Amino acid sequence: MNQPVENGEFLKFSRQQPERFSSPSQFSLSNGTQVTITAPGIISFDPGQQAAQPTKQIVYSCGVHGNETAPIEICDDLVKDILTESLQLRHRVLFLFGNLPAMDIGERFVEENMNRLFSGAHSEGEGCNNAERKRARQLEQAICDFYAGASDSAPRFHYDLHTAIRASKNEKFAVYPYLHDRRHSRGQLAFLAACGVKTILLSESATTTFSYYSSHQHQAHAFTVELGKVRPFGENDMSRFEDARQALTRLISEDDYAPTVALDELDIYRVNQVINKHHEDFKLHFEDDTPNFTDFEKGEVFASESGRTYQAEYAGEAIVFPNANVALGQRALLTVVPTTLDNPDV
Ligand SMILES: O=C(O)CCC(=O)N[C@@H](CCC(=O)O)C(=O)O
Ligand SMILES: [Zn+2]
Repeated sequence: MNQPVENGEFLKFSRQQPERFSSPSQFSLSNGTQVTITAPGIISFDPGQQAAQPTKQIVYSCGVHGNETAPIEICDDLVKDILTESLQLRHRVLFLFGNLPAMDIGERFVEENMNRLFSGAHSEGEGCNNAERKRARQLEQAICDFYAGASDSAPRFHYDLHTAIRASKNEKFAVYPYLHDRRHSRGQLAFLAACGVKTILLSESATTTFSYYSSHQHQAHAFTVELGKVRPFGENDMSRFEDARQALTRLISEDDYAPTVALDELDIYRVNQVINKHHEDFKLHFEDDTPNFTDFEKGEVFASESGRTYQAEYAGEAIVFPNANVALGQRALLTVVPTTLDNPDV
C-alpha cells in the first residue's frame, strides 16, 4: 500500500493538518517496515523481518517543551528518513512530538508545563483537563502500547530530548531519573557520551517528568537529555548536534550499537537540593544570564522567598535550571554536587 505521508512530512502534517491523523492508521513500507500512526505527533515503526534479534524498544521524544526546537528537527529528519526508506531500521522505535500547539506559538507550553504532568499528575487537582494534561495522558498511553508490542524481555529505552533555557558551562547534559533499587547503566552512559553528553545528573527523588515515568513505570533506560540551548526553528547550528544525531541514528539502525566510555571521561553530579517555589516573591540571588553549572561557595545564597533562604550546603555546589518564573509548588532550581559512580551495571 502506498504510504499516506507524502515525502515523509509527518510532523508538518501533524501540525498543519492534524485531522489527517485523527484516527489511528497502519501501513507498510516497501522495505517491510510497519508504520503505526496513533495521533498527530505519535508514530511508531516496526522493522518486521528486518529486525535484529533481540530487538530493542526505543522511544525518542521531543518537543515536550514547544520551543526546544533542535531535537524536534532531529526527530523530524529521522522520521522522514524512515518513511522515505533512506534509513532501514533494525529495532522498534516510537517517536513522540510532544506539545504541538506550543510548537506553533514558539513557547515552552500553552497553559501548563507538560513535563510536570506525568506519572498521574495529569489527573490530580480539580476540574483541570487542559490540552497539556490530555496530551500527557495520551503520551503515557502511547508508551504503554508501544512497550506492550514486544516481549517483556526486549530492553526498553526512552530518550526525552530537550534544550535548556539558559547557557550552560557544560553544554550537553542528561538527567538520570531516580532508579529506586535499580543500578545505573555503564552502557547507557556510553551511549550518552556518544551523543556528546558527558555530564550526568543523578536524580535522587521521584518526579513527575516524562523520563522518570518511563524509567519507573516501565523499567526503561530513560533520560532527560539536554542537547544545547533553546532557539527558534531554523536558527539552530545543527553542526553542534551532529554527534547526537549520529548516535540516535545508529542506535535504531544497527543491530547492536554499543559504544564504550571510560567513567573518568564523565562529569557526574548528584542532585543535592530540589528548590521549589512556594511564594510569589521567590527570587534568585544571581544574574539572569548566570549559566547552568556555575558553582557557589558554601553558605552563598541561591534564592529566597518569604520565610526562607536557600543556600549552598557544600563548596562547589552548582546551579541547574534556575527559573523564578514557574508556577507555585514547582521546581525553580536544582543544585548539584560532583560525585562518582562506583559500581555501575553493564
Ligand atoms: O533550562 C531549563 O530551565 C529547563 C530545561 C528543561 O526543560 N529541563 C527539563 C528537565 C527535566 C528533568 O529534570 O528530568 C524540565 O525542566 O522539564
Ligand atoms: Zn525542556
